[in-house]
Amino acid sequence: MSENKPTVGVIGGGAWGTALAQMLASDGRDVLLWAFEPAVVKAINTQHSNSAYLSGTTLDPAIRATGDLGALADCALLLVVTPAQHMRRVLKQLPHGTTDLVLCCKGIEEATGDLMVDAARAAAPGRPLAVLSGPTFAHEVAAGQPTAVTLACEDHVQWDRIAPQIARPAFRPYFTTDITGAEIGGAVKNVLAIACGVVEGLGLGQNARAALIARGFAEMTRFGLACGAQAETLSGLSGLGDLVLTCSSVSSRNFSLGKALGEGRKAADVLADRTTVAEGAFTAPVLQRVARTRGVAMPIVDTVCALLAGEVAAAEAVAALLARPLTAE
Ligand SMILES: NC(=O)C1=CN([C@@H]2O[C@H](COP(=O)(O)OP(=O)(O)OC[C@H]3O[C@@H](n4cnc5c(N)ncnc54)[C@H](O)[C@@H]3O)[C@@H](O)[C@H]2O)C=CC1
Ligand SMILES: O=C(CO)COP(=O)(O)O
Repeated sequence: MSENKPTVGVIGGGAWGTALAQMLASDGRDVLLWAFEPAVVKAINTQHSNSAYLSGTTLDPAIRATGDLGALADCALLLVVTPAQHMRRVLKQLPHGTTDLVLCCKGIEEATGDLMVDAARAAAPGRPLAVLSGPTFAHEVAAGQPTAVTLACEDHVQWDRIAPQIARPAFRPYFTTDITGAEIGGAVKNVLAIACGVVEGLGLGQNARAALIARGFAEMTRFGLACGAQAETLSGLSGLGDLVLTCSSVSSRNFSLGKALGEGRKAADVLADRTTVAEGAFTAPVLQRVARTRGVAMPIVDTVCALLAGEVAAAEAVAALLARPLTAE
């Protein structure tokens, strides 16, 4: 056990929670990771691996796993890394406390339309909340490759508490107080990554993908500003940065879902074959709902919703987008 550095807790043993645990343990500190599946807990504690969600990485022995959320009570900081749709229920089971929660999941809650920060505030009242988001493929972070993120905090006091525990030579957080902006970038880019995957699956080329990224960013910005986000955050790491990453690589589960749709598969079939989460599939319908309520036009998001619901074939969906009336940029 490390003598000087307080133990950090990670809630969620998927690819991202496991990669964050590995990154956190890289400075010799103890990390306690809560995982949903007992088999994942066992594999981490006995084999130092999580082949179910992050294969190919030998985990630092300073990472211990538990299936008991109560065991995290003494951790100095808690990173919340469940899928967005499970977060509220998991946090409700966390013992009461005043330790900071750093929300690392990317999505909007389907049932309520809440951002993660609003769901977390209701589920774990009294805990200070921060958001960590940015262009961060889990396998690269686990391998110690250089990564920069937005760490959105309530204020400088919270940043001074959290940033030193999270920053590492190859993991660099940037400060903002725009928690809403950090959340919206991460949630919306997942839906747009599905659209870019469709373009890839249909073989429509690089011009089309660049157009989708730019027009998608315009949708993200319109929606974000309507929700009170700051433009600087949306054009930063957690917005444009993550949008570019996930719209450019089949390493993205959202992009690869879209690619399969472009190749003619049905969303339900693709998702049924997976144990990993493609958050955009859950966020798309609720994002569409909230955008309509706020009067924000999001034609690419509307198209992704229609595709996910099986209402339209990929080629027709693209044709309909291209046939929209000409307008100012
Ligand atoms: N994988 C990545 O590169 C990154 C993921 N994220 C975000 O992190 C969040 C978690 O994603 P991943 O770690 O990639 O997950 P994953 O796709 O690797 O694994 C699925 C996770 O869902 C959990 N799960 C399944 N059923 C559950 C239930 N009923 N209750 C609680 N947990 C349950 C599993 O235990 C597992 O941790 C998502 O919001 C994702 O957008 C953010 C940045 C990078
Ligand atoms: O959020 C991510 C990278 O920043 C991971 O993207 P996917 O969930 O699409 O794999």
